[in-house]
Amino acid sequence: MSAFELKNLNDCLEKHLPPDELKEVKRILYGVEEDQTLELPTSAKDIAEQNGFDIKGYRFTAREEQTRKRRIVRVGAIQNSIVIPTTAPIEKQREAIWNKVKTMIKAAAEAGCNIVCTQEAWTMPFAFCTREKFPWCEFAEEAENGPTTKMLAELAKAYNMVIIHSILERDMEHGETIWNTAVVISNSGRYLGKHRKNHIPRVGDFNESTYYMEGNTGHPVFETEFGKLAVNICYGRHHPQNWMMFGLNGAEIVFNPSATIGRLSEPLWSIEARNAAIANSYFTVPINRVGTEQFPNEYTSGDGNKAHKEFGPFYGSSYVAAPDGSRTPSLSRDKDGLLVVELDLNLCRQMKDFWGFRMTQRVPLYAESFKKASEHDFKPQIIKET
Ligand SMILES: NC(=O)NCCC(=O)O
Repeated sequence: MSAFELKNLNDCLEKHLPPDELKEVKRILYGVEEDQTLELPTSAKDIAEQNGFDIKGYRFTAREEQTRKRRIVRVGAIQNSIVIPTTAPIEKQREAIWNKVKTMIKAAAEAGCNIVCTQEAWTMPFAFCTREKFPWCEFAEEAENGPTTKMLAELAKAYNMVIIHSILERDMEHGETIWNTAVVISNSGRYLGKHRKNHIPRVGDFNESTYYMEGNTGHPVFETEFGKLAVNICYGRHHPQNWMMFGLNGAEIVFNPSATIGRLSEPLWSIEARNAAIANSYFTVPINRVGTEQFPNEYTSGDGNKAHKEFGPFYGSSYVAAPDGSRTPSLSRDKDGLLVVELDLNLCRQMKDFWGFRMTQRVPLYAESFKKASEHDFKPQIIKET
């Protein structure tokens, strides 16, 4: 472990690089020619300062069209640590996180956000590493009628904001089983629907398969006043076909609420959601929690590491990527933060027209290939010297 731990790459670049070099580095790193800073209202910045979280604003532009008005929306991504020890009563832990995130949602409203998304399983510690069922399964709640959706629905209506939040879902219609689920609340305050995590990890301390199965909701796209939205939950970001299906269903912004740690996935983090934005001509919003979480009992994960009680550090670094391949700087690796990004949804179709990736995607070819590859007697298409 290096002695120096970088907190925020963009801050480091801005601190050490002369202006001309910084502009060129940002052009190559973020794919932007001009400064993409979005000035935010003082009221939003004051809330952030008073409550000790970062707030950063950026904007993407698109060309002016003759036959379509711009479709400008503001997106808020929230990354945060848990608040009180994991040994506290469940409802106290959840309430403490609620209070922190409600303040961040208020700042997002002050900053003019039309849509806000949380990180994965935002109401609880990421306790799936422990493989303990109790008390952690008690964090599960109904998607539509649970206390968190009800609480957020009031905020969604008050702020005229679509809120997407990722929780542990208790499925009352199917034997009270548990799912990893993203819930979408309309800006009218009504429950719009949910999406269950399609791909469940079996890597490192991510022992989530102990708690829930692969999702059964397909690839829903939620048509809202602020665009067609979808949610690719964490580990699904490693599966290009998962991103692709949201695109085939017409998504314009795909949120990626996540929880992941540095030494496992950080080299991949800046690549996967950005590539998905390019390949599918839509915006992506990868969001990761921050902090290191301590659990009451030692645990192991069969990966050779010694028994330990902590999980983390989760490296935050939330950002937004655009269909033209550009992206925003990341939020910090260790601090609570609200990322506010203004974007023009028209850029999605402009990139489909420019690059033609949707036109040249050849879905029938891959539908046939996938069908063959999924047969029990599949023979890989290998040609070798005889
Ligand atoms: N929450 C989750 O799926 N994490 C898996 C690890 C990773 O994909 O980075």
